[in-house]
Amino acid sequence: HSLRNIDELCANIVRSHRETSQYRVEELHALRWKLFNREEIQAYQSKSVDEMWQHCAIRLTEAVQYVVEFAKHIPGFRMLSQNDQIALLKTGSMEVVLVRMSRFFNTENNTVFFDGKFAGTEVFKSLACGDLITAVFDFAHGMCALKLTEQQIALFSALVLINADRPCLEDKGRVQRVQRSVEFGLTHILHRDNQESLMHKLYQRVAVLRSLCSLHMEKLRWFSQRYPLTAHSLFPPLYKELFA
Ligand SMILES: CCS(=O)(=O)c1ccc(CC(=O)Nc2nc(-c3ccccc3)c(C(=O)c3ccccc3CC(C)C)s2)cc1
Repeated sequence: HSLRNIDELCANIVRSHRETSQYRVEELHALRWKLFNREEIQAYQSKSVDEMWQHCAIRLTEAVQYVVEFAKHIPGFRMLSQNDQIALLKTGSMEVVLVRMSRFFNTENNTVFFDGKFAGTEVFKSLACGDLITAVFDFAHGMCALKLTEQQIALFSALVLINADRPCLEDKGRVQRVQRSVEFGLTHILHRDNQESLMHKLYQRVAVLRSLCSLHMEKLRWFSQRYPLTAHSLFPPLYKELFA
């Protein structure tokens, strides 16, 4: 890998991250004290479990669509087989959404951006999965503590997505080559920022992401059994395709 290639790779991934990030950091930073008032919180809490799940699934699917766009512009991703691209997105897209959402987490009032304002955990009460919500908030806290730059988040997101250890890959070797080039990119960026120590902290975050996403899948299975009609006919097709 000549240095020029690595610089080009990083520039491509950072540009793709910026162009597919759905909201810009400064845009949401300006909103970070826009909180839901008592009536609005009451309205969310009086939604039924299936109504709130459907509401969130639609929002989450919107965020996932931007991650699909991001993936398509990662050098080498499009050279993978269709099946391998789907396999990587099936397991990685939620992880990238969580990494992205953590950027807008307000650690001062423990709120996350949701539906145009910032929401505390109480807004999600009617989802009836408090442990998942707590885990998402804890993960976001952990990510904020690392104070990653947008460039570091872009490369980290690409690395989360391009993972050769994902199950049922047709051409593991090919995915490994793309993964290695992205790893080079992230190491290069961290070296340039004089923050090599972040690398092992990022790999620890990946482990937390894995458990968080399996908790999400577990809750989704619980929800689909309890509300089969909503899960099968009212959830966005992409959500079902990727998570069900
Ligand atoms: C991701 C790109 S972005 O520009 O950063 C961005 C873009 C858009 C938004 C707005 C947004 O959709 N926020 C959502 N927040 C939560 C949420 C919910 C519970 C706690 C914490 C955050 C959503 C979820 O549906 C969610 C997310 C993670 C795990 C579980 C769930 C709920 C399950 C039942 C589907 S959607 C925020 C940020």
